[in-house]
Amino acid sequence: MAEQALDMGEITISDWYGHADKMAEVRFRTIAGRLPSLVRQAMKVAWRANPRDILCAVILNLLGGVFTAFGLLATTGVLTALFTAGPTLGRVMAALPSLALVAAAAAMRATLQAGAGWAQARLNPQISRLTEEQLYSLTSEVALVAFDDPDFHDALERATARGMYVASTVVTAAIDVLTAGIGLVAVAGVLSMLHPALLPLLLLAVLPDSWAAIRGARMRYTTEYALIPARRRKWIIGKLLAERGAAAEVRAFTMRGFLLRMYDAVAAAEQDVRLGLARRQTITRLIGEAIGGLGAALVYIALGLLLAVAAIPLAVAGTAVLAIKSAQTSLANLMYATNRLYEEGLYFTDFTGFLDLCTERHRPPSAGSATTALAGFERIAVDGVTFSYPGSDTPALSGVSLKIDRGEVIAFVGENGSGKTTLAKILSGLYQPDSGVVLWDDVDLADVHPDAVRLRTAVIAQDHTRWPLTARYNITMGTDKGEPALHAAAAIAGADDVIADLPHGYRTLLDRRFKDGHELSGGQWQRIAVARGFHRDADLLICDEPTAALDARAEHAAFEGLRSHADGRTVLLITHRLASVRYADRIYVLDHGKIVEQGTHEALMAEGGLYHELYTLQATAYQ
Ligand SMILES: Nc1ncnc2c1ncn2[C@@H]1O[C@H](COP(=O)(O)OP(=O)(O)OP(=O)(O)O)[C@@H](O)[C@H]1O
Repeated sequence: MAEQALDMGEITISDWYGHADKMAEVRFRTIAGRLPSLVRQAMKVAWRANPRDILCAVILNLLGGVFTAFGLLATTGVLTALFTAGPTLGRVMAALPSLALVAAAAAMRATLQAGAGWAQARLNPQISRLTEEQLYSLTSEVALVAFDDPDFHDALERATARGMYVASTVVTAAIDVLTAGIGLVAVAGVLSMLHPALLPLLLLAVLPDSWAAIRGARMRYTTEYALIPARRRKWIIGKLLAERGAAAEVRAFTMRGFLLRMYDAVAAAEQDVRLGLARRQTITRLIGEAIGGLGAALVYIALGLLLAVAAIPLAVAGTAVLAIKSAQTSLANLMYATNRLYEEGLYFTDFTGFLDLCTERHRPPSAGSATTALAGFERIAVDGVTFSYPGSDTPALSGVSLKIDRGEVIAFVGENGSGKTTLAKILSGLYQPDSGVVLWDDVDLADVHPDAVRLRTAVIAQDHTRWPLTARYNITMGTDKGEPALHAAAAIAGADDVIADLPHGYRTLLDRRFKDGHELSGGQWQRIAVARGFHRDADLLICDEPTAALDARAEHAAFEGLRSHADGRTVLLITHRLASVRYADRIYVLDHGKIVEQGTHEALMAEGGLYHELYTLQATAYQ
């Protein structure tokens, strides 16, 4: 059978290179220009994590640099004493004081560097904790609509895949840049005291290497950046192949071969891109090292010439060789650390960029304000609400207006995709409308913290989460209103029967992936979700298809529960089972994002419109 071409949706190889071209425009000057800001950012993070440790690391490294210079100068003393005329013993004795200074400087430097290393090592876990918590605090706060935005997912992937974890590496690299820079300044000072011509030659020896290193880093980053959509796709397919949720359908629909082929198509393309990267990096490194070797030869030829024309004495030339070695090490360290700082810094800016994206673009409008309590309502009024999902041309809701009075049972009905769930999410403060207002009495919800609305609203969602927690937490959601409230909510929803059959009752963990974990059926999960809605003290209870998975008896009980235990709560019911909405105080019929009919069951039946048509269709099915 001919292999069918794979439709990979939005993923094409040229997409990957599209990003690469953009990123390849980054020049060396850009990198050098960004370093100060990167060092500043790293220091800020470190300071927030622990000011004492970062101060220790910087100061001890600074002092280490001072002792490097001191040691080199003392070395000149040793060499001068050794190279003077006279008996060997006398020369050695004369060199001893300088030698003692060299030893003392080396010991001091080693001690200071060990202290600095300790401070740096202490910083790492503190920074990791700080950044991880900062990220998750924001991802759980951003407007829900962000999760419908592919750009947000890309940025989130970049931030979590690597960005979040490099913060401590960036700080270490920034400290290393400072340390190597200080060491270099110390040695360069000594070197220029010996002869001014040595310094530029030294740069010549090391700069080509660093050019290669920085270019290589940039290549790696651009490639990684470009591969993100593909990696995400691979990750998603990988999850389908390896996770419990899809395991049954993967087998039932014999999808294994298809999914593996799809995985392989992405993985093979990714592999090609990476192999190309490895080749280009090797070539760049080779060129850098070849030019660097030439530079090093020039340095030593120049030193030989200076000696030959007696421009410097032998002792100074000896110190110069040591100083050049030391400077070379420092410069190499500086380049390495700069390179790391730049490369990891790019990932780190992914992280900081994501934090900015969260706070600037996706922060709910009133998120900064304090969560002032929102009193209940006598009437909710929705006026001219329009809403589109990110990247969608057709609005999911357009010009929707309605009212809900306290204590009413309101129903939204309409065909699939007509906008019922979207409207419910706007009413519960999960989405903010693009235009139009939602008023709780006189309070515009746009002016209050979204949490204030959510605290007064309970949602039994159509796609409720099966929390991998105990049965108790699946109902209380971490709140503690006492046993009677828990049992009452479970009883209304019929979840008490489900829980009574569990091996550890309310303490049973509802996740089969863990030892002693237990799985529920779809309908049993739904009863738990209904109980969760009842358990919350809410003025507005939104039930989005609360009974879709319930058996007839449980459905009847749930609606009875809804009616008799509403306790003054306002209930918003979304359901396709029209028999259940007959008793609603008012029914809104949605079609293509608009309210097309409204009224009681009797009024709508008399109207003979869409509701009448849908109801009659269902009713005839039972005749
Ligand atoms: N997360 C989303 N991102 C983009 N578009 C969405 C999203 N969720 C829903 N839509 C679109 O918005 C429109 C309204 O969807 P909504 O879920 O509100 O309909 P619904 O009336 O609740 O449908 P159903 O009866 O199937 O539950 C649909 O056209 C749907 O394709």
